[in-house]
Amino acid sequence: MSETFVSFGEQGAQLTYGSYLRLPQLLDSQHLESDPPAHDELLFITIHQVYELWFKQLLHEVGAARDALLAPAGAGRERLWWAQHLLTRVHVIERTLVQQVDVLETMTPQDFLEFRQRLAPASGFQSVQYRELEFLSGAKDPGYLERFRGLSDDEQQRLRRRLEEPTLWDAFLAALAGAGLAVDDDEQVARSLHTVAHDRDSHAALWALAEALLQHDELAASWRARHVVMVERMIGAKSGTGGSSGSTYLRSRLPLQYYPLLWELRSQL
Ligand code: HEM
Ligand SMILES: N[C@@H](CC(=O)c1ccccc1NC=O)C(=O)O
Repeated sequence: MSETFVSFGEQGAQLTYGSYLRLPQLLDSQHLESDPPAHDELLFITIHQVYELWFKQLLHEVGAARDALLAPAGAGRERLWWAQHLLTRVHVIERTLVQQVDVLETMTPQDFLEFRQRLAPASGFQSVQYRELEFLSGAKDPGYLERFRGLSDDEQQRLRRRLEEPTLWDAFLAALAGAGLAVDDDEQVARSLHTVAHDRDSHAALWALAEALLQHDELAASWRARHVVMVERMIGAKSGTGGSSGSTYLRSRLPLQYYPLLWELRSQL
């Protein structure tokens, strides 16, 4: 190779690809429980770690969209645009999360059973970031704090803070109020949504945001539906390592709606 590599600025001497991305730590974080090692356990760990990285990114984006909508009026239009822009990114990531189930489904139930018994009582039920995302989106449920076992103090604190802070829905209501629309109770919100839906020229940004919230809700529902079908494919009607009834519990979560008023609006149009 005749190409020469020149350093770009001062950092060039210090930073490398591997040190910037903390690859030594990242690539040394896959520790199998099975012994002798089950071939598919590396895939199982990798998939979950990738999910948690994306959950982190989603919390970053949804939190920023919420903050933009809560920002004081005056920054106005640009703030709505930024929130909308971030939610569009959230949707793309969420579609990726649904599609990633395909990769894990290349594992057969027999191969999963080679290491499954080693996992109990661990379970996706204990994913703090997943629950943070539900709470931040609008589906706060303090019951989960009690049902979680083995959370660290830091994890408990994170969830408690999420229960206290405004949700993406609260921020959307603030944006409606900022446009002079009434949001004091559900009935007023429903009427305000109706107004927005029937005058999209005057409320273009708010209508686009309402649709972006609905899309976020729908994609979360897609993930739950995809997950439970994968679970039935892997373990049938067995109970879960986390102590739940398994697919029966997961099916009970399918009707969850982050934004029921946006769904009800459809019946009123
Ligand atoms: C072989 C693949 C998988 C199986 C068999 C499986 C099974 C289950 C079961 C049975 C539950 C209910 C709780 C319990 O354990 O009792 C559960 C919950 C959960 N799983 Fe999985 N899972 C799989 C893969 C994944 C993946 C890749 C993720 C991604 C992070 C994930 C995230 C979750 C979450 C967030 C919950 C809690 C859902 C809720 O409470 O609404 N699971 N899983
Ligand atoms: N709950 C699953 C095991 C499982 O999938 C799991 C185990 C540990 C950490 C994350 C998991 N993923 C989703 O629940 C089961 O009952 O087979």
